[in-house]
Amino acid sequence: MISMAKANRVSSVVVDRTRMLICSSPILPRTPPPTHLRPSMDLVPVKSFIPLSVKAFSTKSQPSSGGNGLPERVGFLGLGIMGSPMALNLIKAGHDVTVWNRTESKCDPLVSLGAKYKPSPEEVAASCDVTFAMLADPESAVDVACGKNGAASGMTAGKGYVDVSTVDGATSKLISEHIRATGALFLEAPVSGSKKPAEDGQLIFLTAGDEALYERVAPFLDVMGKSRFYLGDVGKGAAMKLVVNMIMGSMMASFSEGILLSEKVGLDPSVLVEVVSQGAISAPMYTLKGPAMVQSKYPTAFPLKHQQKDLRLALGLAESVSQSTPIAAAANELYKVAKSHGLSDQDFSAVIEALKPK
Ligand SMILES: NC(=O)C1=CN([C@@H]2O[C@H](COP(=O)(O)OP(=O)(O)OC[C@H]3O[C@@H](n4cnc5c(N)ncnc54)[C@H](OP(=O)(O)O)[C@@H]3O)[C@@H](O)[C@H]2O)C=CC1
Ligand SMILES: O=CCCC(=O)O
Repeated sequence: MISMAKANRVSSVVVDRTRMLICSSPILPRTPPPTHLRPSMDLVPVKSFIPLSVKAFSTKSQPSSGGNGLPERVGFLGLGIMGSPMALNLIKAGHDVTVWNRTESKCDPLVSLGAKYKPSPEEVAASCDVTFAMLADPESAVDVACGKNGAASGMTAGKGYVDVSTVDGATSKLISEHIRATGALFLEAPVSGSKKPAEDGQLIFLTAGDEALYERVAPFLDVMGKSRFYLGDVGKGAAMKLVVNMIMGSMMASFSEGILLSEKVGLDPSVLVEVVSQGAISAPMYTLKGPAMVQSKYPTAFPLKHQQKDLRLALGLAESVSQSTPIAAAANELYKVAKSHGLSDQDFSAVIEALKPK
């Protein structure tokens, strides 16, 4: 149901597996696993492994049924800044969507537009063919997928789970293990792009995991996004997303320093924003957020707490392969200071406040 104009714009990149094998080195954590992955967590145990044959599932690129000749029923878990517009775009495209959110009231606008509601992730997964999840962080992603009444409890062979949250590879692998143990397929698909691209169906999906599920959910990804990358085994999508957001967090910290320095030496910071936007270091992020930052305004598109989470996870990824990342480490400290100033729920551009004298 994607428009032809949109269909022509959507691009898909499948990274060649052979090349991935040659270029990639395994990511082996050398630090203790984060607390949400330690055994004390109240997870539903992984069921005994059921070997899967991907041939049991459709590998067509534009499938329209869940294997029973009926249209795929789509579940959506997590209706925050990103999840709400993503689910809304699926509804607008005419898909059969069932939603759940921890704070139930956030489901109401979507239900009024035709979505169904179920009171737990388990019931959403049980009633849908494919379930998407857009959760805040690794802890919530694990809890919603693998905890009590979690999605894994409602999964069976033939279904699929697509986690579009930004998490680390270890978390994604844990969720994948729980989902695949039910016989269902798993795809991680974190997104690049913020609130506006989510509203406009212009996200970039960074996917990895079961390729058959990637092919099967492609029509849904194309409703919500403008391009999609298939990167290989579970963990590769998470890694790509963390590297991108590590760069973004450092860029924003550096931009903040520049704005404040320009002001202090008597320049007009608005002119700096304009100069930057015309030159080699121009970026949509600077053009979009710079004018508001100059006015000390930070309307939330990407919450600062999530940017700090991503820097923390990216630093863990770098640590796991002994890659030096001093700029990102310094930026992370700045976001931590901003959080301590109560700016967690502001846009991440509020990191500039951490550099102002208090
Ligand atoms: N905002 C952005 O620009 C982008 C964000 N992302 C990533 O997408 C994910 C979601 O981001 P965003 O929508 O901005 O975040 P929000 O903070 O707006 O939404 C977070 C969602 O997670 C739910 N949640 C949080 N904790 C729990 C929990 N313990 N159990 C169950 N549900 C929980 C929230 O439920 P409730 O409503 O009840 O609080 C809400 O639905 C994050 O991983 C983020 O890093 C990726 C790209 C862009
Ligand atoms: O994870 C958040 C990404 C925000 C963006 O890509 O603009």
